Amino acid sequence: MSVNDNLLEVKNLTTEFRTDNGMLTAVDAVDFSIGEGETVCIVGESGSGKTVATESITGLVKEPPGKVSGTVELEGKDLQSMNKKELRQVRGDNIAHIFQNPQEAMNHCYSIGWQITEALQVHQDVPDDEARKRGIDLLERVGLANASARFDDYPHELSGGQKQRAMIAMALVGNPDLLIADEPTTALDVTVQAQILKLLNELQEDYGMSILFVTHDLGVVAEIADRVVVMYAGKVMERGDVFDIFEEPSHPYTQALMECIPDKGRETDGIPGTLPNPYNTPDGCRFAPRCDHANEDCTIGDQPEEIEIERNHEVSCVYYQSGYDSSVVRDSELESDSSSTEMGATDD
Ligand SMILES: Nc1ncnc2c1ncn2[C@@H]1O[C@H](COP(=O)(O)OP(=O)(O)OP(=O)(O)O)[C@@H](O)[C@H]1O
Ligand code: NI
Repeated sequence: MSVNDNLLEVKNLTTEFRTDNGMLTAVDAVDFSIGEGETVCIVGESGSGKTVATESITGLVKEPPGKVSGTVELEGKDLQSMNKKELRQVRGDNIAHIFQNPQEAMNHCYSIGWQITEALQVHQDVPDDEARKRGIDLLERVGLANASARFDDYPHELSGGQKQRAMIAMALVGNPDLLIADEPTTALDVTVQAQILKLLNELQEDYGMSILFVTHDLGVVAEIADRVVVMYAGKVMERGDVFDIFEEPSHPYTQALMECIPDKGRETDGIPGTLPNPYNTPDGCRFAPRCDHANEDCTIGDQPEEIEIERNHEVSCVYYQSGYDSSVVRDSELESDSSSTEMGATDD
């Protein structure tokens, strides 16, 4: 595969923060790529570094206290070497963000219509009446009922789902090549969440854009992803095509996340244990302290190198290195099912 197949190529992305408590590495040598028209999901528990990773891509991390290194190439152009003005241009023309909380991302003092036309007129020299017409078209396109009547509404007059739709409209104004959506549906109820995911899928078909979607919910990943990057404590644990990830989750962390998908017919309290202290991450695999399969080799050295276990499917786990028996973790889904049932029984 040549580099040109990818719209975005992220290599060795590392983001550190200098804080009062010392240095914290939120994103640690992360690699991934996004093809044209493709949806890539970053999934992982809260605090894994998903937001920092996406914000590092477009220069949204404040430096200092942050420090971003590595390379991020958009159609072969290195974003890391761009100055603030050039990056702002990229954020306007090529990459758009939608955030988890539209409340924060929207300006409360202006009507949604004003904000959309403003964004439109930054990109293109269009007269006011034409901008208004296009703004209303966009709001209709994102499924805001009564778009022309709602155009002059202020953000507080809209429901959460309506605001999220208006945010998506604003993001689409510049016809971006890449839409970065950071947990855009987490604050919404399930029905509205499903509608927004469906809308993103449709918009992607119409506009041909790529999407980088952040979520902690593998259920959402199943709805929207072509490819998946599983992050834990700043590191990539596993990545691959969505089909392979769901058919054969190969890192114990991915398997544990699978167990947390609510509609598997069993209630779940999430993965037992907590993320490591980000100021003092463990040696070896970051997940080892919570992993049922961890042996001594899992707790020494660096995070294991990612190993390609099949085409485009990589796993960072000691058990896939030569000399180990990967079947211990590969075939563990059934085992862990029965052991967790047993644990549940003892807990009662
Ligand atoms: N400005 C900052 N200064 C210091 N540490 C930060 C800063 N921003 C994020 N972090 C830390 O970086 C780590 C990763 O945070 P991040 O917000 O990327 O997690 P996340 O995976 O997006 O979680 P969530 O699902 O809760 O949104 C956390 O330990 C967080 O406390
Ligand atoms: Ni986040």
